[in-house]
Formats: sequence, structure tokens, C-alpha cells
Amino acid sequence: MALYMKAAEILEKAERKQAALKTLVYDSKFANIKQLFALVCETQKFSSILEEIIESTKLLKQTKLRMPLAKVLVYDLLMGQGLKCGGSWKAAIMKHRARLQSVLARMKVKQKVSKNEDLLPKNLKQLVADQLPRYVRVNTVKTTVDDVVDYLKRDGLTYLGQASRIDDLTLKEKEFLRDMHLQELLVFSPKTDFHDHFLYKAGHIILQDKASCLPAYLLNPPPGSHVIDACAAPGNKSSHLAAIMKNKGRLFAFDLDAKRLTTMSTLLLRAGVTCQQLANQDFLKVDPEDPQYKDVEYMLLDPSCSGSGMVCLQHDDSSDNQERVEARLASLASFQLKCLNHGLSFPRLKRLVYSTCSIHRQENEEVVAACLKQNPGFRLVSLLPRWPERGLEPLTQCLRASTQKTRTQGFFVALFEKHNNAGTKVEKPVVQKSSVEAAPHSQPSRCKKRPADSEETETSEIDKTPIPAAEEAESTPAKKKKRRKRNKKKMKEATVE
Ligand SMILES: C[S@@+](CC[C@H](N)C(=O)[O-])C[C@H]1O[C@@H](n2cnc3c(N)ncnc32)[C@H](O)[C@@H]1O
Repeated sequence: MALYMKAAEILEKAERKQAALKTLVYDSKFANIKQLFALVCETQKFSSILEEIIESTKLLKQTKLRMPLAKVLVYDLLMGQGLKCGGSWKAAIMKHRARLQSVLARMKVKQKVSKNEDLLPKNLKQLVADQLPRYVRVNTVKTTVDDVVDYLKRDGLTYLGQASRIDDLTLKEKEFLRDMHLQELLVFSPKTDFHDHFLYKAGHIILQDKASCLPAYLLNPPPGSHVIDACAAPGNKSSHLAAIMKNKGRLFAFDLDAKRLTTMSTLLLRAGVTCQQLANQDFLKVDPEDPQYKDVEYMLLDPSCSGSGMVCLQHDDSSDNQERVEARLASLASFQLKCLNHGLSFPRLKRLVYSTCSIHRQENEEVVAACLKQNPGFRLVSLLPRWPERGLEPLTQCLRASTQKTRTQGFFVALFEKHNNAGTKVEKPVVQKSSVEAAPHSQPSRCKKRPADSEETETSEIDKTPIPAAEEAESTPAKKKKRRKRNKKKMKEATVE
């Protein structure tokens, strides 16, 4: 019964928008977090259908149950595990089982469908159909991609080499491959579970969605640099930053939430990260002039957001109060903009990557546009030109991610860079070869080879700075040719991917 009570409590709080559902589940201290999370997510997904069933059977009146608990119990009875526990509530609800079942059956007949999922609104149906691959980031602080691939092959899994198209990421059970955008990312079929796997427990692999790997990858701080992760817990992106920095330099990580920081501390310990300095502190109160941050040139800002891009947090929102939703988004956007402005005020900052797991323009493009207006010394870097989903017009330099187009959670990333005429010398981003280029030729690949001229490159705008007019004026055709060659080389060197 504890499971149902806890699930109902969380559902009610989430519906009142007290906090994100995921946060509520993790903060609940419930013994079986995974079971609780699944039950709450599924109940929320079918919320409006369950409500209709409960209302038409007058269940609340007859059982004295409250709506959130009734929804959880009816979900489990009709669509879930079938009420395995539940004490006196179970007995009460079982009396109404036949009526509940017949209302659900009538709904299906009326809509001419056979499965429960088919009753869902179109956007949620798509989501059920679009099962996401399981992404695994190899933790290069502790091991290498080749070693992990070998280990998994010996474990009985079939390695298919390097992916080259999004469609390649649809895998059968026991198959896996290497991602085409991120070198250290392996991709598995959706149901693959590594929670009890040795590699996970030993910190050799991190279970992290592909989209969530983008911010650290694109920021790409060099080993030895000083970096801030402003809203860092539970720390997946911090651990990724540390791996990119080869565990060298200083990684200042802040978070307001002490409990999440404790989780982060455990995660970083398991991942072998040693360059971090954690602080349970409000990032907005961190003094940019404090001498300890004088060398901070890179920052990752992944602030609290609506979480609307997280697949399991999506629900049928047709009955949500639109005014309340808008007010919440406005308040989140105002906080996100404050964080961005504060981040860009660090005196030596060169690059800041901003990300959210939200699909709302208000938290993404609108925040970025407002920030650019208020910080004319910074501009956006155009990211991964071949990435299938761009920021909404006109901010197409930014990236978006979604279940449909990138086979990931919904996500948004923008990279700010200081102008080279804004006081600080901006170096070119560190060159990182694309995984496709870097893949050893000997690897087996079931995927089509990309034509040589389709290599994905991502060029920093800074290196597209036009040649100064004076230099252009004195150009001879030979000089122009030489300079064009030089510029081309510079652009190639500035490739992030
Ligand atoms: C989206 S989560 C960060 C996830 C993290 N980047 C990761 O990859 O694991 C946002 C975090 O911001 C924290 N937060 C919210 N307001 C904050 C503030 N003013 N200062 C520092 N952290 C804050 C929250 O506690 C939460 O842990």
C-alpha cells in the first residue's frame, strides 16, 4: 500500500506543479525508486482517461477515495500490474472491478481501438511508439571505448560498429553500436538495463541520454582549464566535463539542493573524478570577482526548467490551467535569464553553454535572445550544422533534440562565446575529431559509409570574421588566393566536432 500512497501523493503535488515529477520521486526516499517512478509516470500519462473512468463509475463517492489515489489504483488494476498489494483499498476497489473494466472497454469500442495506448492523445501515442534507445556514455576517466566494446562483446552482445544515420539507432535486443555524433557514446535497444551491470557499478559507464551529453561535448574545455558547472547536481554533465578535461584543471560545481549534491558526490566518486570542488550554494550569489574564479573561462549552465522534454514527464495537458502553465514558464524563464546574465559576468569567461530539457520556446530561444540583447559582448556559436533539429528561427545556431528527430529526450542547447573585440582574447575552440572520422577503419559497420565530402563540421563564428577592409584593399589575386587558403585552414582548425 505504501507504493500507492506515495505515488498518489507525488501525483497530486506534480499536478499542482509544486515541483518536477522526477524531483518529487527522487526526494521521496521510497525504497524502490524505479518502481515508484514507473507507476507515477504511467498514471500521469493516462490521467485524463483514468479520470473519465473514475467519474463515470462514481468511484470516489462509493469508496471515499481521493482522486489521485483512485487514479493510481485504477491504473494498476486496469492497465498495470493488476493491484498486487493495496490492503483494505484493494478490497474496496476490487468490488468495482467489473464496472471499471466495462467502462474502459466501452471507451475502446467507441474510439474503434484495441489497445490502451491507442486511447491516448496523438502526441502521447507517438511517444509510446517511439521507444528511445538506451544511451551509455563510456567514462574515459576510467576506461576506453574499445575496452568497453570488447567487454560487452565477450558478454554476448553483438557490436554493429559505427552508426551513420539516425535510423541506425533502432536496434534489436543484444545489438549495440557507437553513436555517429559523440565518440564516447554507445547505443543499445530501448529495454537494455545496465543498472546491475559491473561496468555501471564500477563507474566505467554512465547512463546518460545522448541529448544530455551535448552541453559538455560542445563546451569542450581543455585539460587544465578552470570551469564552472553552475547548477550541477546530480552531476552527469560535471562528470562528462571532467572526462573531457582529462580530470585536470578545476571544476567548480554549485547546487542549491544539498541532497542532490550528496548524490552527485557519490556519482563523481564512482566515476573517479578528482578535479571537482562542490559547493552547496546559490549560484546567483557566487561572487564573479572572487579571486578563486579569476581563471574561469568555461561555464556550463543547465538550470532548473519545466522538464517538458523528458519523455516520461510528458502527460496529457489538455486539462491544465493555461494561465498557471504560462505563469510557471515565465517564472522559470526569468530565473534562467538571471543565471545566464550572472554567468556571463565572470570576468575571464570565454564560453558558456546553456541547456534545458524543455521544449518551450519561452525557456529556450526567448531566454537566449533576451540574454544576447543584454550582453552585446557575447554571440552565439553555430553548432553541428548536420544535427537534424535546429533552434527555432531565427536562433538556428542553437540545437534542439526530440524523440522524433534525434531519438533522444527533448532538449535545447546554445553556446555563447565572447567576441574577440570584447576585451578578452578568445582562442579557437579545441579541435575534436568527429567520431565518424576518428573511428578505426577496422571496425565492422552495418551502416552506410558517408561520402567523404559529408563530414560533419562545426565552425565557430569567430573564425568566420571577415578579413579587415584595409587588408582586402591591398590584395592582389595571388594574395587573395593565399589568404582564402589560410582562412579555410583556420576554419577547419576551429571545428568543434
Ligand atoms: C536540471 S538540474 C541540473 C542537472 C545537472 N546539470 C546534471 O546533468 O546532472 C538543475 C539543478 O539546478 C539546481 N538549482 C536550482 N536553482 C539553483 C541556484 N540558484 N543555484 C544553484 N543551483 C540551483 C537544482 O537544485 C537542480 O539540481
